[in-house]
Amino acid sequence: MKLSSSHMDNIPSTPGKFKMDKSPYIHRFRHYSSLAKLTFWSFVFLGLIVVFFFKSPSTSPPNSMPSDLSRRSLKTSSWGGPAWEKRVRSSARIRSQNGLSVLVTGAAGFVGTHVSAALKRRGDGVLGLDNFNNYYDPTLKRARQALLERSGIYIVEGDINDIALLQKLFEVNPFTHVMHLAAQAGVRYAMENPNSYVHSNIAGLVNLLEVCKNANPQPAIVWASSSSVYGLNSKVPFSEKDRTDQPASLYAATKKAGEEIAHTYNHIYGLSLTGLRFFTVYGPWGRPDMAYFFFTRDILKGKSIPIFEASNHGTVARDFTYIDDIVKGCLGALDTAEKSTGSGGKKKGPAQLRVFNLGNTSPVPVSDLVSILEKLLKVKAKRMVMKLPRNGDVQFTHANISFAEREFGYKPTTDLQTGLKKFVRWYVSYYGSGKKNSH
Ligand SMILES: O=C(O)[C@H]1O[C@H](OP(=O)(O)OP(=O)(O)OC[C@H]2O[C@@H](n3ccc(=O)[nH]c3=O)[C@H](O)[C@@H]2O)[C@H](O)[C@@H](O)[C@H]1O
Repeated sequence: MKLSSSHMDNIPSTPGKFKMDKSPYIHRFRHYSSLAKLTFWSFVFLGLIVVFFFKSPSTSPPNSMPSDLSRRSLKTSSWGGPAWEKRVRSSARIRSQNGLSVLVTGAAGFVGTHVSAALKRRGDGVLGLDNFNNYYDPTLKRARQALLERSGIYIVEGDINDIALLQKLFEVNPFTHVMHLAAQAGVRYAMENPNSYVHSNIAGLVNLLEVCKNANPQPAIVWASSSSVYGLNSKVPFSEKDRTDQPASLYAATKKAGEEIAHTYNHIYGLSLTGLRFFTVYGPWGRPDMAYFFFTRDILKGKSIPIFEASNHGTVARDFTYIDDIVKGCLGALDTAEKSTGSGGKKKGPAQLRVFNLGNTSPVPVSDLVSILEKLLKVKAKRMVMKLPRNGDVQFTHANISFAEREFGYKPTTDLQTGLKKFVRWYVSYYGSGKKNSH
């Protein structure tokens, strides 16, 4: 609200009819009274904005774009200054020979936390970036942040749509790689809040690539695509060569759009880009919006769980992939990423452009997932079998991983039983096994 009084003075009281001032005194009086009115109404307006935003709940997912976006921008914390820059540099500093300096976006997310910790363990420099939004319980994100902080990883609180912040980060530290994991995840939530997918997965990606293309040196970028891009493809197992032009959800469509956007930035600017199609990743510190996670919570609480089945009692199955296998895939992709070829925003030669499936190659029906959880939790689930709703879910996923295996030796080693055991152990230690967990 920056309306200057001189601006106000130039507006005739009756639009289109400029009135002569009657006297200098009256003029000054009018000036002060309109200034006072303006100040008063500005305060009222600002007050209303403050009341509106601070009264909205902070733990449930945002329902509409305007409040979601404004909440995000209100939350943007301050950054900059010598102490902040020192912290950024120290976190991103490489501590091993031939190590990488990686900017990890979505570092307080599930995959982001595990990848950041693994990179740090082997001596790479890691700087995290996360907007800590409230799509799911932000206290879980804060707990992951605390975990990373203990190993010397700083997570800058900010949004990938904040171009000034991203530019500053590249000014302060010449990242060799970006591991881009920040996204609006979840297949079904896209029907509730479609714009959040466009905001993070399309606008945010373009913003990040704009900054990367101008950075000198340009980093190599590895980013999270999704198994959901296969959509209605029925040829199994899914190979990277299969068609991906029939997405079944807006989430899938935004990830597919990301793959096309990656092609453009590779083609025009010489950015090295690798997309990873993750297949239903699960494990400790996971996402509470995912089925395995809230099934565990609700089984322990004695609440019934909806289990989807396809028409004619058809099985719904997923190629559930354990987080440690995904981390190995991410590191393999980073280690084999070639340098970007552009500089000063201009391409100097052809650059690497890749897409890999990272799955488990062994689909499991959702009903079997529930049986495993029942055994591990020693509680019988209240199953509520229902028809797969028309909300973007596909019936079946199954990864062919031979390309990732050939390029960087990707080989998943954790079956669902073993992985869920580790998840349940973490879950119980984090939330307890009581029936009154609230998250
Ligand atoms: O691979 C991906 O790219 C995506 O994986 C994940 O999506 P999905 O595979 O759909 O996982 P998830 O929701 O856990 O549902 C698992 C199964 O439970 C079934 N399901 C689900 C809910 C329910 O109430 N009942 C049910 O049977 C459901 O029909 C499904 O068969 C990520 O969330 C997504 O962000 C993206 O990364």
